[in-house]
Amino acid sequence: MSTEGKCAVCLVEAAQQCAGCKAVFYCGREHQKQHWGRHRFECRPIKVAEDPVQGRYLVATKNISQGDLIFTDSPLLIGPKMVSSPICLGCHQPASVDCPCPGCGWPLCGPECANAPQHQAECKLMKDKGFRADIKDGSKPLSEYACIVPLRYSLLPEEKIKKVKSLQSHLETRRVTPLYTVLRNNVVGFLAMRLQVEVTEDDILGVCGVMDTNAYEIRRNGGVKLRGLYPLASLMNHDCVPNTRHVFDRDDKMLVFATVDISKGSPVTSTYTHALWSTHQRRAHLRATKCFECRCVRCSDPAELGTYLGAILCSKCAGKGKVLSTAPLDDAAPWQCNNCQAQMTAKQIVWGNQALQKELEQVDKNGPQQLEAFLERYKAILHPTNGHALQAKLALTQIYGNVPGFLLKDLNDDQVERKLSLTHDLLDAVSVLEPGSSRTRAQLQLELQAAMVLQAKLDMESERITRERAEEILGDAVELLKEASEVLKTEPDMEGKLQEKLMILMQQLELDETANERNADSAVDEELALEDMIENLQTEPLIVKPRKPMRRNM
Ligand SMILES: C[S@@+](CC[C@H](N)C(=O)[O-])C[C@H]1O[C@@H](n2cnc3c(N)ncnc32)[C@H](O)[C@@H]1O
Repeated sequence: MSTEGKCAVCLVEAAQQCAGCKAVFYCGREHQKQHWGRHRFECRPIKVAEDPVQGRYLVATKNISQGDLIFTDSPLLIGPKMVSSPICLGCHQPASVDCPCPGCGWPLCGPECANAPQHQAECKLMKDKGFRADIKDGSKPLSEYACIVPLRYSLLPEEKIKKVKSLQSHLETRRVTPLYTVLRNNVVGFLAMRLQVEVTEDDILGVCGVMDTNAYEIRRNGGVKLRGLYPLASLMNHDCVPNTRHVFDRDDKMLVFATVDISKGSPVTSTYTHALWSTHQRRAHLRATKCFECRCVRCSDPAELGTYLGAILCSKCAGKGKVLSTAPLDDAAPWQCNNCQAQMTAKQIVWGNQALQKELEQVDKNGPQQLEAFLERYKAILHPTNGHALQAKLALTQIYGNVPGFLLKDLNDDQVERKLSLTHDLLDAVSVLEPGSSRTRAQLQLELQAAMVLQAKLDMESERITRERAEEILGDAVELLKEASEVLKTEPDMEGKLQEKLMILMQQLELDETANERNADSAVDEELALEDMIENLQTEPLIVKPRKPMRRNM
């Protein structure tokens, strides 16, 4: 972060910074005092700090409470992923190859997007150079899109180019990889030779490196995935137990919220990897994609904070012990049973993990059968909270109650019980690994409340529980729904539906109570009120689509 700028009041060169956010400069105390009336509303509770190993990172300048909006950030650069299905360069919605831009030939969503402001400069440049994209097959992802973000970078004003260049790229490490050889041949060749853009090879590979190191994936309705570069959010370092979550609004502005209380002086972190991957998988992924060795508290602990996410059951002592790494930060260290001390080599573990991950990726996730078979097949090997088992369980919680043939109304007693136990297993681990108001936890709470309500309904119908007990369970379900709504209400795809549902439920709960007080004999009214609540708690279209919790893309 720069140590000099212009005074926010009189615009002369100034070196005195706001101590709170370090983002605003003053020529002296007088102007700082004068500006505070306005600045206090925008002064962020974070500043940029620096560490010899981790580089720059964001740190809290005051205590931040769970749920607080920490900062918002607008994209410096945004565009399609390197390999993308046809996407409209005007509005970033899905595009059709049958609707090429009249100027440059790239697919649009409709003719009006040919004039979209975002597309003007790039379209004119390609047209002026006589280039016309010729995309005929939109049925599969296209690598042609890899040139769009570097092209947009080359068209940025100087001040923004400087900002992009100030971000980390790991270019020297990336330069020798096969991907960057392809980029050198294709993207550099296209921009420098074909479009004659005045940028060097290092500029182009540099921006690719900056995107690969810092860009966030933005998922839009309709399956579109974009990459966005956010200058402040880029400075959030990684932790395998992050303390923030983020959402994007409809204008692609990023909003970063605290998922737990963050005390003054603590780093403000996000995750660049998958919470349900074990330490070896996460560290290998971070090394390959982000060029660093993670040494966070979770990675350093063989038991992964008591979740045993990497644990396998010992075959030498009939599953009595858990086999764990003897030194998780050393990939070559042996693994050892915590009961009989039998050892396995790191190679055996890595090979097993890779085979299991591959198998899990190939399992059909449209129904529960293959996932259940996977869990059954490996139940003597995988600890119940092993990451592979949890990934299969997560997929199952999304299937039971949500997919045709397994909608809530179709589930039998055993399937409801299964959904409940799977969700509890997941919530136990996720509450440690993505604690507080994380999106994954809120999604699981939503699944849990649906299963609780359904079970209460089935139990009441078959007289296994009393009405009073059913009411208690519904009350607990409403609490879960309230907690999940607080988190998910900020998700653009929820469009306030959860809040609406919650309001109706709260009204019903109150009505139900008043009805009880008014006329304890009126069993029919009471029955109806309870039925209505069950109905409302079970509305299916509210279910949030599962999102792969990958923070940054490649
Ligand atoms: C998005 S940038 C974060 C800002 C970066 N530290 C900087 O100075 O620009 C990601 C890079 O920061 C570094 N980094 C992030 N989290 C780290 C961590 N937990 N340990 C070590 N390095 C980390 C790595 O070099 C990584 O590729």
